[in-house]
Amino acid sequence: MELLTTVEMGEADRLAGARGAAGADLMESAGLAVADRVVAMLQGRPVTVVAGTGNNGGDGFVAARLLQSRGHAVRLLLVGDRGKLKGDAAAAAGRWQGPVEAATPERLGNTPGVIVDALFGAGLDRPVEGLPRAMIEAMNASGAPVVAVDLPSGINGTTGTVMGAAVEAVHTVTFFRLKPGHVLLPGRLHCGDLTVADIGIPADVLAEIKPRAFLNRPALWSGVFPVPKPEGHKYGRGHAVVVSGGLSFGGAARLAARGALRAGAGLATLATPREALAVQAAANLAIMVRPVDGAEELRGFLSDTRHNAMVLGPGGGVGAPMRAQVLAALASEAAVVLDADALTSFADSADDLFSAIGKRAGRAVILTPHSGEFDRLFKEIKKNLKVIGKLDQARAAARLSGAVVLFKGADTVVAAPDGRTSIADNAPPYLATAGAGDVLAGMIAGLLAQHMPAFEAASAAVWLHGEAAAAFGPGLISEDLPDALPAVYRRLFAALGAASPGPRKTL
Ligand SMILES: NC(=O)C1=CN([C@@H]2O[C@H](COP(=O)(O)OP(=O)(O)OC[C@H]3O[C@@H](n4cnc5c(N)ncnc54)[C@H](O)[C@@H]3O)[C@@H](O)[C@H]2O)[C@@H](O)CC1
Ligand SMILES: Nc1ncnc2c1ncn2[C@@H]1O[C@H](COP(=O)(O)OP(=O)(O)O)[C@@H](O)[C@H]1O
Ligand SMILES: [K+]
Repeated sequence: MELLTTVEMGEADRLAGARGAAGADLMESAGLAVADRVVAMLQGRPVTVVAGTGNNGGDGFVAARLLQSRGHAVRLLLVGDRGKLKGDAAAAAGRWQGPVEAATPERLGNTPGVIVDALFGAGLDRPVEGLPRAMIEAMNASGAPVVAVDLPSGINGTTGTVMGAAVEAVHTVTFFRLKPGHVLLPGRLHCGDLTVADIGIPADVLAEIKPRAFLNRPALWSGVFPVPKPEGHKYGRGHAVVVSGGLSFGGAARLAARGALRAGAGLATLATPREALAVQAAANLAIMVRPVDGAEELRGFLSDTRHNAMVLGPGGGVGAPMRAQVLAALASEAAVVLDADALTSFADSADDLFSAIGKRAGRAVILTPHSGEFDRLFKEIKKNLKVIGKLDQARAAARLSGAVVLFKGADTVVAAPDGRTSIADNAPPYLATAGAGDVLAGMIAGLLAQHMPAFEAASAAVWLHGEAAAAFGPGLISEDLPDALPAVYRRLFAALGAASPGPRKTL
């Protein structure tokens, strides 16, 4: 599903108008969707609508009228002068039969009913202060469930950030398409449950808007997902290589290699220092183990182009030897995933990394920082106050580095250098466990080995990783993740209509 910034949503509105949809009709449909949602949770209680003077408030006036016409008790508190209402919002206010009370926190009080937050939506353009802020705080303090119109007031729809203060809703009713701010943290946490209502904006406006951000769902990448073919063989499914750390640091690489194999790579090999060879050989069955010490040996190992995807970083150590290995990997033909220590090793020489990536021309590189690693590697981006929010930070990092950047967290963003981004919302909190990132890096390599393009491989791996964690459930540790993947694949392949062919039925 496309995610529209607030500017793109305004464009959708304009294009819908150009195709004959009247603004008043869109507002009527928006207000109706809100009223329907509120009715479902009222249980005889009254409604208080807190409206602003923009079109978000207009939606609130429509909802107020429709709820009153269905016999519910409705109060309307307006934040700002009635004279400020314009156009469709002024017309909607004109059709509201009840009193318009000047909003104050005291008038809201401890309302016994449901609150409709129609203060600010897509038009929020500066931090909230004064009366609007006091009303947001009063809504949160009231103890009443809040249904937000379009966005919880105070949340920036494009970045998901809190602009001073923000409503904590139990439900948000938005229109046409979600915005990034509904998916990114902290915005997502303020939304509660979501309804995306069709208000009559024709879907073909999207062809003109050309959105660049997408909710991370199979529809985004399933067209290039590597489903095994009956006539295939393991070499056709690629050979993933994971570079292991030393004797007591080899667990991270083992997790990654198991992730790669479970994700579907035909073969997986641990390239391990000799000091850890015996341990790694004893600890693995399906995963092959080969002695590879240092950058020169790695260069030689990767000169065999059947080794077509690799992971470097987990448990690998920070410093010059790691930097040399990364540069050797980037000089090879293999698709490269750089994680953990491979990223931190370039904290003070990021330009060296980016220029080596720049020389690869078309061969995949994926960087997988968590926020600490991101801050170290992309210091300039973090310092630039104009680049606000995780989505634009990830995009700026992809443009700067020339790599696909996978910025981890509960709202993992994958950004390609061409500006495409995906945002995931399916990772359960118990995925935050030691080694989960190592498995993810391996899963990405497993998909790259099967020739999936980089942006799609990274997005697919993030989604599968979240689903695997959710399928296993609470108590998850990273070792469980690869083995939770087959059940996720079964469901995915069935949904894709590509259930693995079993023995042929001959009738
Ligand atoms: N397709 C669309 O775009 C549709 C939009 N609709 C509604 O229209 C809304 C957007 O309407 P608007 O663009 O009028 O914007 P809003 O109603 O969100 O707010 C805009 C008003 O608030 C003021 N404002 C912004 N930040 C402020 C702050 N921090 N403190 C005080 N005042 C502040 C602005 O100056 C402006 O007057 C959407 O969120 C949605 O609810 C719906 O009516 C249906 C169709
Ligand atoms: N609060 C959270 N909710 C859901 N997923 C999370 C949360 N915090 C982190 N994650 C995910 O958990 C994984 C942790 O990876 P990482 O930080 O690299 O850990 P490690 O280095 O121990 O493997 C990532 O996939 C990240 O997106
Ligand atoms: K709102």
